[in-house]
Amino acid sequence: MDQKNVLITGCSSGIGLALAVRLAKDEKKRFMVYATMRNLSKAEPLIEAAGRTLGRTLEIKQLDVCCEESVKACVDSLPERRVDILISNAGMGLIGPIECQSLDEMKTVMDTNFFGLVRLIKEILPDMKKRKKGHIVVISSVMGIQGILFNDIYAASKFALEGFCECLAVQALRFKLNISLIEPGPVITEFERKVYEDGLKIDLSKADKVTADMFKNMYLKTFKEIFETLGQSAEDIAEHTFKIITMDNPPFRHQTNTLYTPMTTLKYADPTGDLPIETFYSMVFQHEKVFNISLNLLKLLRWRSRKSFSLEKDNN
Ligand SMILES: NC(=O)C1=CN([C@@H]2O[C@H](COP(=O)(O)OP(=O)(O)OC[C@H]3O[C@@H](n4cnc5c(N)ncnc54)[C@H](OP(=O)(O)O)[C@@H]3O)[C@@H](O)[C@H]2O)C=CC1
Ligand SMILES: CC1=C(/C=C/C(C)=C/C=C/C(C)=C/C=O)C(C)(C)CCC1
Repeated sequence: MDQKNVLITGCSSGIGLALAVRLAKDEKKRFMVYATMRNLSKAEPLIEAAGRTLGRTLEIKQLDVCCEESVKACVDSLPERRVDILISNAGMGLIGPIECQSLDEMKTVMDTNFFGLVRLIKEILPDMKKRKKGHIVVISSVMGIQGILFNDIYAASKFALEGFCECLAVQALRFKLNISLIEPGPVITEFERKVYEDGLKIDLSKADKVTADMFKNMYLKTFKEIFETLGQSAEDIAEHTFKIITMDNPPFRHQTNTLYTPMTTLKYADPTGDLPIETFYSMVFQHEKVFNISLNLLKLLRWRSRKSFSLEKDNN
């Protein structure tokens, strides 16, 4: 059986790193993984996690999704420029009131999260079309479906990805190519730490008192709780993605977190769009206590299921 060339972006940490290792360690050695990152001096954690797969089923390469030349040079360096599976994972978050963000900051998010994918696809799609073979997998987010307070620009960048892929998917079908959007909810990675720490440092003096208070005392406080209660691990997302790329007929969209689905289902349940907005509003501002009780209950349930899982493991 032919090995598939997989190109993954953003492998210095988090989901990209976990996925590169998961695929490189595939028992059946079905994948040759090209794990890329913009800054090769950050390769140590990947080298360590890759272990004996390094130089066998995993190679590390430089690729900055914000630089067209870097994308081209990386693809040119692959045997026959062949990418069977592209996993567009590199991305960054941004939270806070838009009054406190510069346009430059916002453009960097769009350039990384959205134009990063566009640069990759422009380089790889023509070859995939010629071969009539290939799978493009995009790490999107639940925020590609449903916006969340104070994530305005980040959600816009993920919505952009989703619109772009929805258009391409029809054309792709004509060439027998697959496109899949992976939509995780909160995942405990560097992303969470960076976004939270940057959030704490925001100069809120440009926002009015109500907005500043909402961000600092409601959003930032709940943010940590949300990750503790709903957060998945990078390895969980890698496993979901592994399943999608090994399917005969992979779906166009895949949400990884069943605890989060009630929030995204609201979007599809009401064509006027009012239902999710009103639900978010009442959760945050009218039923704060019920919301906090629900979060604590979820935390307890997660703690209990983890405890019984580790007891099971101890007994085996
Ligand atoms: N964590 C979460 O809650 C969720 C994350 N996601 C998405 O998952 C993806 C991975 O994020 P996650 O693993 O969580 O976070 P991490 O911060 O751990 O990983 C992000 C990766 O993207 C890389 N990156 C950023 N900019 C560029 C660039 N210009 N070129 C190449 N690589 C770049 C980072 O490299 P460097 O180390 O150099 O900065 C890093 O390797 C993102 O697209 C994110 O939007 C989706 C849903 C939830
Ligand atoms: C659910 C929920 C909230 C926050 C959700 C968060 C913080 C989700 C983060 C998702 C991420 C990080 C996705 C990455 O792509 C609020 C607004 C606090 C209150 C209302 C309910």
